[in-house]
Amino acid sequence: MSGVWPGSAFTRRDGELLVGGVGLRDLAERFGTPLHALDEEEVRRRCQAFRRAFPGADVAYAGKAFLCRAMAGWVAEEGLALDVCSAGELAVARAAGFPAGRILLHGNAKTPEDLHDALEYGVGRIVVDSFHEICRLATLRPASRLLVRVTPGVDGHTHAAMNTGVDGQKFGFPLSTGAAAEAVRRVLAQPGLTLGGLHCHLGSQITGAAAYEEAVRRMVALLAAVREEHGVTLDELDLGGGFGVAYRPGEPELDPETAGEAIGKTLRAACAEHRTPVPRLTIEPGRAIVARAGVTVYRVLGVKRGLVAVDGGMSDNPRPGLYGARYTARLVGRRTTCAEREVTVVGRHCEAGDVLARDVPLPADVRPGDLLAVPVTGAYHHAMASNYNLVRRPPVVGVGFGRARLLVRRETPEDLLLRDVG
Ligand SMILES: Cc1ncc(COP(=O)(O)O)c(C=O)c1O
Ligand SMILES: N[C@@H](CCCC[NH3+])C(=O)O
Repeated sequence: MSGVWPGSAFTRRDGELLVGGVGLRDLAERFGTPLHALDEEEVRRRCQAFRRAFPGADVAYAGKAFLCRAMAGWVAEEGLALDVCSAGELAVARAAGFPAGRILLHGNAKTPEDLHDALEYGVGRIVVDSFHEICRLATLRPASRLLVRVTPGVDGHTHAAMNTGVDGQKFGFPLSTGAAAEAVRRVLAQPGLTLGGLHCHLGSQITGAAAYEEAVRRMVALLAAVREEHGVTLDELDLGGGFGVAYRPGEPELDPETAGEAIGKTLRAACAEHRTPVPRLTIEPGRAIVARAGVTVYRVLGVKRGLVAVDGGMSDNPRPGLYGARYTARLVGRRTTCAEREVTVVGRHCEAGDVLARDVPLPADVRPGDLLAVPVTGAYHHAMASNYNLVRRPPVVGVGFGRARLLVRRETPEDLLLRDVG
């Protein structure tokens, strides 16, 4: 199996693709299509890989990639912390009994509800993102440790919509203007606030370690400057998430081992250079934990002019439209000896841009009723799904150890009407 499918994926002689020991055709019959299958063992393996690659670090799963109670439970059992960025994500974490002290709250524009719920639950850390927020927190006097989110001015060389380490975008206090140092000053000046450390997040889908190394050098210089100016040694450096994954065979990705080694080495060298103690690292991988654990199964509804139309689309995967993301797809559930030809897999929505996978080789006899599987759909798919065209969001089915378990059920027409109260 190529590197884009879960490690457990296995094709049977009859063409059936098993994930987590469960056949995707069986899943489609049981739960309908489209559906997201989520391989529990793959999630756990990735959690373990990050913990191994970053020894001594706090690995916080970024729940924005995908969150439901079961996922929160797996992550907690694997010893990870959890990054949430809304009262909604926090509510799911709470419902799963995720330990409050291991939760970090993020957000450039936290609502009063976000802050209220986070303080009520007693989250361990809050990442502050603006001077106004520092003032607001000073009146709330949270027991949580604060991390100041710094914009280090480092280019993650990723899509502009997710390149958050550079100046001129909405997140963080820029290092270059002195705003980051000023934020540290203001937090330290408030007797009701506890500054725990510094945070930065370079962006998402970053495929090289160099940007992280540069960020480490800049962040350590700031830690040293804080020590010099205030006599305060901050003991936590949070480098955020962003570790990129391959969506199609052969694409580059940043594996945890490479990232861990490069970051650890640079951190030790930078701290030695600045004669400052090595802080505890925190990282916040989202995509790299859950992306490859997800496979989406669609049913083919029509074939014409090299286009294969399926029963999902931009409502379950907005990423091609938002970022020009490219995917692969394969026929599952039956065997064919037919030669392949390149087709484009399109969705069912009322837009010409509703394309799921461009120029993918599929057997020439693909026909209505067939099942297609699209890999690497565990992150930012269900999490970003919409009800466009009042299409109902697909279920998430947990697979693993030869069993399937419904984690999030498919929406019903009643669900759609529940909020229609006028
Ligand atoms: C603050 C923060 N941490 C972590 C993440 C997770 O990023 P990724 O899923 O790319 O690892 C994000 C999203 O980009 C983020 O904004
Ligand atoms: N949602 C995005 C990336 C942003 C990550 C969250 N800060 C994606 O699908 O790739």
